[in-house]
Amino acid sequence: MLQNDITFFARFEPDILAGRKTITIRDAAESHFQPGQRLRTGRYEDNGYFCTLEVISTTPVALNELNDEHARQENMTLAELRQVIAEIYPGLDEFYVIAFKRIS
Ligand SMILES: CC(=O)Nc1ccn([C@@H]2O[C@H](CO)[C@@H](O)[C@H]2O)c(=O)n1
Repeated sequence: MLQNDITFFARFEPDILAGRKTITIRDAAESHFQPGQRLRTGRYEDNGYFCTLEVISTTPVALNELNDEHARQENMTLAELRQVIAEIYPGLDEFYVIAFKRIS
């Protein structure tokens, strides 16, 4: 079976499919994605494939640099985004913004 290149929590699948979520913010372990790369994209919970994304850019960002534009691209408020990141990555300060578009 073909492996996925990136996974998202299943609750974000509708926003990604609808184009409402156009970035993800990850730690160094997932900072290797390059512009133009096509990512088979699945759900974290069951690894089920749900779309293919093309990477636009991968950009380092510190926690205190997150702003309303990042939140808008996540379809969240900035307070919600900070909360989500604190839950997924407790104590971490250095992140990478992976911007993407859905191609299939
Ligand atoms: C295993 C693992 O780390 N999975 C992740 C990590 C992050 N994210 C989302 O990226 C944005 C910023 O972190 C938020 O929308 C997060 O929910 C995700 O869906 N799945």
